[in-house]
Order: sequence, then structure tokens, then C-alpha cells
Amino acid sequence: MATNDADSLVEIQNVSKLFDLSQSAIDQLLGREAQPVRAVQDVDLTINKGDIMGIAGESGCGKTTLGKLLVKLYEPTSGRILFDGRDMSELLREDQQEFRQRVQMIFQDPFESLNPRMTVFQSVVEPLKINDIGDGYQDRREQVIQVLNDVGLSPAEAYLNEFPKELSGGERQRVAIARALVVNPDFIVCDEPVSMLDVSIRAGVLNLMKELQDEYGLTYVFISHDLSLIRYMCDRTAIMYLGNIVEQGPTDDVVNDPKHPYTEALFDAVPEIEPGAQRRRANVTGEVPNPRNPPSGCKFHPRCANIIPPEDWSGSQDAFRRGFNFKRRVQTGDLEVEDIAEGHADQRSAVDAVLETGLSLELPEEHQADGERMGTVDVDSIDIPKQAENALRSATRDLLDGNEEDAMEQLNREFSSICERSSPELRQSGEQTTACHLYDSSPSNREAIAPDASD
Ligand SMILES: Nc1ncnc2c1ncn2[C@@H]1O[C@H](COP(=O)(O)OP(=O)(O)OP(=O)(O)O)[C@@H](O)[C@H]1O
Repeated sequence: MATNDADSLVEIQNVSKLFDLSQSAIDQLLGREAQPVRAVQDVDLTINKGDIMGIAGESGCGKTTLGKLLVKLYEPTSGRILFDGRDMSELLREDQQEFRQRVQMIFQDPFESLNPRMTVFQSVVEPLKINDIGDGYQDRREQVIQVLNDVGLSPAEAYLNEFPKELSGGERQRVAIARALVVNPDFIVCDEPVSMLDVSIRAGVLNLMKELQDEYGLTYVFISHDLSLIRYMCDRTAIMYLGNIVEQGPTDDVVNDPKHPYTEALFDAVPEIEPGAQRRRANVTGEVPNPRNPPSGCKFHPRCANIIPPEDWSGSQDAFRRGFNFKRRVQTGDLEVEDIAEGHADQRSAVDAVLETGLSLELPEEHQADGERMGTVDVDSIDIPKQAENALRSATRDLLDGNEEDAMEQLNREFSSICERSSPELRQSGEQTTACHLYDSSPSNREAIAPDASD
């Protein structure tokens, strides 16, 4: 749990945000409890004064929800957030006003965040009026002119009477930034602040935001799925997956020496900076699961390249990953054994065909095994222990006989992993903290998979 550090501005302590808490019609029909969307779950994070903290992750992982919690647009379902040492949910009325002045948010779409019927002057002066800042019209007008010049809209006088539709996308976002800055905040949450802008003007807006950070003494949170932006802007970075922070630390360390297999996969998928360099795709299987019904244990385990075999596993990790994936495909109904077996004269060749399909991984070409093609793999090329192969064969025969329960029992006996059983705690590794069983204290885990992950 985060401690009250002298340099910290924001401390997120074990925060969760759940949506749709009531039972749906399907829940009622099945007599089960409500299945809320766990948009943010058990998040701990400290944001230090003067830092730019990046929050990265795929769409739907909870970045915006976390951002909105930070500016009190949402209240946590559980946990607490301290701003400058004070619990945000316990602010008195007068303190709330001060908070709303000190904390601002900039959204992705400047067109939506600006009122189309207000001129630039009206938009930017409004927060001064709401917060009762400034000494009359003339003083406020001067403050508006000053901030418009600061955000590069100069001469400011030329912009005062413009409406949003008369401005370019970049100009509109600068007005949105001016609106946030005019009240002289300490902390700004920027949610994808340049993703709607033309690529050619993004760098200009980002550089401006860096300059403003020095000038106004700001602390920023940058939410983005764009890892090049995170790399360029942020001192520290937190990586989210299905509502959890799976890794965080100094951006250079997170980028150059990722600890969590998800972080590694995420950065694998980013095109290199050098023009013409090959894009290396991520070594992950499947899609992001439904946040209403997330996987057990480590939520990333069904997709993870480094899933951990049991201690007595004698084959390769790759073979375990394939066997485990076979089990999941059976569990989720994704392995159509009858279709695969169709047209095979005897059960033995049908079982061979199911194994060839079930043990292949749907991975980008650069991560496929030598004997892998068109969704099948040569089973002899996999280093799988005899006993495990026999269990797969026997489970497949059960499946062909329609006996899924016995099949699952055998598969569970052979292909069980700590990653599916228990949720990993955040642990220090190098400069970062990461939630992955590879970094648990049991040395057998690390030796089995990640001999170089022992720091
Ligand atoms: N108001 C809401 N009601 C119900 N579910 C919500 C609500 N807001 C977000 N969610 C769900 O919570 C999860 C996290 O959403 P969130 O928008 O925070 O993710 P994100 O990482 O910001 O995604 P994106 O980059 O696409 O905006 C998603 O599954 C989303 O559908």
C-alpha cells in the first residue's frame, strides 16, 4: 500500500470502481449474483509532485475510469484516494471548491469539451467565475489573455471572440488546455489529449504541455494507448490490464526492461522508432476477456507466453503453454473436437488430428514453432512429457465420447498453473513493481521460466 511520502501529491490506495452493480435479467434468471464490470480493481499508485505519470494499456482496461476517479468525476466503490494528504471523499464543501480548482482534466475531444455556443473568451473566463477568481471583468480579461498567449494562441485578442467551430483541432485543444490552466491548478489529468489531432501537430501540442508543466509547476497524469507518446512524455508509467495495474516504475525501465509479460507484449506491438523497421507483433493468444467475467488468478494468464508450469513439469514451458491452452479451449468450447474428427476413419487418427489443432497456438508468424502451420502443429516437434501427452489423448477420447467432465478432470490434473489459481501481489523487481508470479519468492518459479528474472 502506498505510504504518505513527502513528495507525493496523489496516493491511490486499494481503489476499485465497479459499474452495473445490480443484477441483470440474466443474473436473475440463472439465480446468480450480479456480475458488475470491474473497471478498476485494487489499484495502488502514488503520483509524485512534478512528475508526469503515464497510464497505458489496451482499450477498455480502465484508464479513463481511473482518470475520472482522480478528478472526482467518479467516487471509488472501495478504497481511497488522497490528494495532498487528504482523503478526497471526505472533503468539506469549501475544500471541494479548492479541490476543483487545483485538479483539472483535459479530454480527448476538444470539440466535445468546449461549449459550441461560447466564444473562446467565454469558455476560458468561465472557470475563473465559477471559482470566484479575479478582481472584476478587466482583471479576468487580462488573465484570459495571458493564458491564451501561454498556450500559443497569440495574439490572444484575435481569438477572444471566435467560436470553437471557427478553430482548427489543434487550436481547440489549446483552448481546452487554457480553460484547465486559467485557474492555476497543481494537477492535470490528460486523457488521450492529442489522439484526435492531426499527426503533424501532435508534437507541437505535447511540447507545449511540457513547457507549461515547468511554467505552472504542474503534475500530470497522461492516459494513452499510444506507447510512443508515453515514452516521450512520461517520467513514470503504470501499465493496466483488465482494471489492474500489472507493472509500474520509471518509464525507461518499464520500456527497456519490462518485467510483466503483458508489458513486454504491449511494447512488442509498437512499431520501432526507426523508419522502415519491422513491426514485431505480440506473443499473446486470444483477445482481452470480458471485464464482467475476468479470468481467475492472474487475469492475463490465458494469453500469457510465460504461464508457469507446476514444479514437477518435466517438459518445455512452450509445451506446457500449449497443453494449458488446449485445456482452456475445451473449457470455453472453442475446440470443436467433433468437427475436427469428422472424416477420420478411426478414433486414433481423429485423436491425432484434435491434438494437432488443439496444441497449436494462434500466434503471429514470428512466434510460431517450426512445425506450426494453418492452425495445426506437429505434435512430435513439441517437448511434451509422455504422461501429459497420454492425458491429452485420453481426454480427447472422452471428449469424442461426449464425456467433458472426465476430460476436464484429466486436463486439470496435468495442466494446472499457479497463474490460474492465485492472484499475484505487486512485488519489487529492478526499479519497477510488478504483479506476476514469475517474481514470487519461490525460486522454483523463477528458475522454471525466467532465469534472467531473478533481480
Ligand atoms: N459508466 C460506465 N458504465 C458501465 N461500464 C463502464 C462505464 N464506464 C466504463 N465502463 C466499462 O469499464 C471498462 C473500462 O473502461 P474505460 O473507459 O475506463 O477503459 P479505457 O482503458 O479508458 O478504454 P478506452 O481507451 O477505450 O477509452 C470497460 O469495460 C467499459 O466498458
